Amino acid sequence: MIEMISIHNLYVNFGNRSILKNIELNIYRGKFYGLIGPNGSGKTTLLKTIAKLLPYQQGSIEITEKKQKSFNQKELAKTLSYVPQDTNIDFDFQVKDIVAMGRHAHQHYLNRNQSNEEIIRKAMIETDTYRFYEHSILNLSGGQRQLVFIAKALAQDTPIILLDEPISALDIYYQLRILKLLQQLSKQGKTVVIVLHDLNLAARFCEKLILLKDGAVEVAGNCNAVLTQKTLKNTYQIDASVREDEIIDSLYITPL
Ligand SMILES: Nc1ncnc2c1ncn2[C@@H]1O[C@H](COP(=O)(O)OP(=O)(O)OP(=O)(O)O)[C@@H](O)[C@H]1O
Repeated sequence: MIEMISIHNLYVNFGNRSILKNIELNIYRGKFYGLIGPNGSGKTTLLKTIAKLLPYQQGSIEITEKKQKSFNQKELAKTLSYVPQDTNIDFDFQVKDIVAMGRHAHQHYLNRNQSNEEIIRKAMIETDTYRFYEHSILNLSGGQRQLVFIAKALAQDTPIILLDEPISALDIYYQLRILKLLQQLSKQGKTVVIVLHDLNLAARFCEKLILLKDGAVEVAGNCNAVLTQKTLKNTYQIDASVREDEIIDSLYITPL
């Protein structure tokens, strides 16, 4: 198994408060990881720290077995893409230009060549955003904007894709479509880490789960090791029934 992200003894502080504490994680190639945990448990902070959008005070992060701190912006943009939780944007960009920004690190002297255009088109078709090609991003709905930012990440064509609640504004059709697409990409060798609040979708699509509580990893591993009555009680403070759903061949959680 190839290690794509390796995190050791990681601490992230805001002021004198530790937001992430002693994180130890190994993330492997071609797997689909769900990052779950209650509000404020540190999911966004962890994803942003991996993506070098936040500094860390202690520990180490290696990406593709190289020190994360040694990556320059362009190298990092060729290695990982990041879909932010907040896709609000104040500038009047056309949708095609937002998606094309995903190709920035791959381009020489900003020439747009044939294969770039083809990759952009493919990412837009896969996310059903090609119909908005020349629309202003300002005129799209929240869910449509999320699809555009997913398209941008796909166009970036990186071995690692990090997504922070990318389906929170999507209807059920697009939630399933995007999760199936990401699952398929992971089967083709991409490493995907997605923050999700919907535990049933996480159980159904992710191969591995990482459950955070108070800035630390409570448990990580296969879905049936992570999603137990006990861990749900410990982290989310809910009583729940956890059972196999034979129709979707997955764990199914019903909060009680
Ligand atoms: N810029 C900041 N300055 C100080 N504290 C912050 C900052 N950003 C986040 N925090 C704190 O860090 C903790 C973790 O926040 P984070 O956004 O990583 O959680 P999360 O698990 O993604 O939450 P949610 O599910 O609500 O999106 C929270 O307690 C939050 O208040």
